[in-house]
Amino acid sequence: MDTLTRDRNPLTFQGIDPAPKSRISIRNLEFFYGATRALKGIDLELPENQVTAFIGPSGCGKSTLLRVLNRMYDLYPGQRATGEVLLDGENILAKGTDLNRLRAKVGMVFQKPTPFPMTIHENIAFGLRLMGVAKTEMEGRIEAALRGAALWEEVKDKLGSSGQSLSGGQQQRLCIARTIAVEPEVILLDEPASALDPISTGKIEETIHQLKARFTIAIVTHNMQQASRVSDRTAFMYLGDLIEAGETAQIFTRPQHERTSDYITGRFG
Ligand SMILES: Nc1ncnc2c1ncn2[C@@H]1O[C@H](COP(=O)(O)OP(=O)(O)OP(=O)(O)O)[C@@H](O)[C@H]1O
Repeated sequence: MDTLTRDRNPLTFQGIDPAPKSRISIRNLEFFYGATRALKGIDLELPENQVTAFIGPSGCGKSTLLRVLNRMYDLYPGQRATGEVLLDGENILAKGTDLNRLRAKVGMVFQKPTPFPMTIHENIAFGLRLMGVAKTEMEGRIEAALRGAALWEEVKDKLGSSGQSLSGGQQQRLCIARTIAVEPEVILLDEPASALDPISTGKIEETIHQLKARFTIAIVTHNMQQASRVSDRTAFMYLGDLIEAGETAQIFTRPQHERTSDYITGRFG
């Protein structure tokens, strides 16, 4: 925001920070696996430089919602989405969306670490080369990505080793490094720590905390403590409906709906 616009904003003038800008706006989103409707009229804003957690019982549609945000579902016949998902004002569900460009803007990290069967160095250089990053910039970009994922100190002396020789937690941070190396706008994390021990989980959570200064993040998690630790906003889903979304502290301490309260207090799910 330029100074002029900022100064004219009445909230800023009163010393109150205006609501953060939405990076992604989801409007009346429906999703179908064949004839089965898995998402029902979802409306949700993902503010930029914030972490939004998707929570809810198994099968409620968390991963489906995440997979819509970079159109991962397009790889599977019979799956389709209707409604609007606006990224920088552009509806990514529209026919003719350049999927390579979309997935460069919206990176994804999966539950199971998936390093390429290549060296640590190559795992990151691969995407940078595809993007046309100049050779002279390559080493700096690789180091920055590994530092961003809090992995540099552990691997700087063995960049030529296989990515698959790392521990599970290190492999997951390598996947995060690979994702941030290409400078997306949004990062999608699908239960990124569910297969990891508590120390590795702590490192991933710390990494997420650092990354939100540069990226907008959406995370699916089954772990309520994790959602409350890492996220700014939480969206609670149930049977394909978005029941409520709001500031994480509010959702966890003063949920509006009984079902949300029952879920976060462990009465079901
Ligand atoms: N490939 C598929 N084909 C048909 N139905 C599917 C498919 N994948 C998911 N579903 C259905 O869509 C609904 C939402 O599934 P989804 O995986 O998004 O839920 P989730 O909240 O992420 O669950 P979990 O926490 O168990 O991972 C479920 O009813 C599920 O059975």
